Amino acid sequence: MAEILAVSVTGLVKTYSARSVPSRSATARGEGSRGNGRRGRRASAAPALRPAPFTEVSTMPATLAAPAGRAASSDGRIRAVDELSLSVPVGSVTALLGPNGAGKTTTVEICEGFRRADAGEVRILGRDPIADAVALRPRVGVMLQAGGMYPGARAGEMLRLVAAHHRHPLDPAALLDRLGLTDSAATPFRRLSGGQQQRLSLAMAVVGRPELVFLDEPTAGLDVAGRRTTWELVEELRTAGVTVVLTTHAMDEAERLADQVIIINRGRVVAVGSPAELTRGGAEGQLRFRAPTGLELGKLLLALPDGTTAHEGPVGHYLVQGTVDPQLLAAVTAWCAGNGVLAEDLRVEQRTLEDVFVELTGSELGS
Ligand SMILES: Nc1ncnc2c1ncn2[C@@H]1O[C@H](COP(=O)(O)OP(=O)(O)OP(=O)(O)O)[C@@H](O)[C@H]1O
Repeated sequence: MAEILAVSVTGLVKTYSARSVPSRSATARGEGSRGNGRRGRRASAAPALRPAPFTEVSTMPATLAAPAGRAASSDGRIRAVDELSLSVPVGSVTALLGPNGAGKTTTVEICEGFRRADAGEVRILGRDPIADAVALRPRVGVMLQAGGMYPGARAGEMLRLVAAHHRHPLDPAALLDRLGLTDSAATPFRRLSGGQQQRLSLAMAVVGRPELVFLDEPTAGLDVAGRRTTWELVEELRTAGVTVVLTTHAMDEAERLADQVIIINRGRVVAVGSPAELTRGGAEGQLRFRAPTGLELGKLLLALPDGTTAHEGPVGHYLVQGTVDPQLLAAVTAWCAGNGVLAEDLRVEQRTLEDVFVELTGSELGS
C-alpha cells in the first residue's frame, strides 16, 4: 500500500537574484549566530506582516547585512534549491539538516506557501500550498525562524487571537503554562526574551491543533528547560498523529526526535533515512584496539574481507576500518589469538549523525 504523504516535493528549484533581499533566516543569522539573529532582526524592522497563507506567526521585511550564503553563479543568480525532492509520511517527525545556506528555509517556505518555486511540484496534505492556501490554513501550523509579530501586542493576547481563528483550539492559558509563559502573558512581545518569543511562536504554531506543523529551528537559542519542553511537545504531537517537519542544526535534536532525517547541502538532498539508518552504514564502522607496536598488519589484512584497512597510529593503537560486523570482529580476534597478541580495549565505533553530516556536507556544525 502506498504511504500517505503529508508533504511531497518533487524537482523543486528556486533561484534568487544575488541582489535581492535575503530570506529571513539568512538575514537573521548572517554570521551564523542563532539566538542573536532573531532579536537583532526584530529590533531593526517595522512590524509589517506578509500575507499569511497558513497560520503565519509573522515575519518582517529583511533589510540587514548580506547572508553567509552561496556565491552567485555567472548569471548573477543564487540557486538556493536545486532539483530537490523529498517526502514526509503522515504522522512522522522529519528533521531537515544542512549547513547555513543549504536551502532548508527556502524549501520550507515554499512548502508553507510563502514563496513560489521556479520549478517543481509541492503538495501539502495533498494540496497546492499557494492555490489551496485557504483550505490548508486551519490544517497547517507554522513556526518561523524570526518571530517578528506585533511588537506591542501581549503574549497572551496574541495566542488567544490565533486560537480564536481555529475551530477546536488548545486552551491558550494551558499552553502558555506548559511553555513556561504564564508569567509573561501580559508582557508585550518586544519585551519578551528571545527564548520567550520563540516559545510563544511555538505555542502559536500548535494552538490550532494542526495536522502538520513546520518548525524552523524550534530550539535554537533556548535554555535547557525550553529545549526539553519543546522536545516533549514534539513527541506529544507525534503521538497524537501530527506530522512535524523541523529544521535544526542540533544533531542531538534530530537524533532524539526524528523518524526521518533529510540532509540538504547546496540546495540538494544528499541523504535520507532514520538516524539509525544514516549512522549504521556498516562500511563506515571502525574497530579499535591496543596491542604491542609493530603488528604485521599486512598479514592481518589477509585474514580480513577485501576492502578492509588497518593502521597503527599512534604507537600501539590500531584502527581497522571496513564493514564492521560479527565476522570482522571474530576474524580480528582470531588472528590476534593465533599470533599470541592480546588485543586490549577492543571496541567498535559507529559513526554519529554529526560524522555523517560533516562527511556529506563538508561542514563543521554551526558553520
Ligand atoms: N531572499 C533571498 N535573496 C537572495 N538570496 C537568498 C534569499 N533567501 C535565501 N537566499 C540564499 O539562498 C541560499 C539558501 O538560503 P536558505 O535560507 O534557504 O538556507 P538555510 O539552509 O535555511 O540556511 P540557515 O541554516 O542559515 O537558515 C543561501 O545562499 C542564501 O543566501
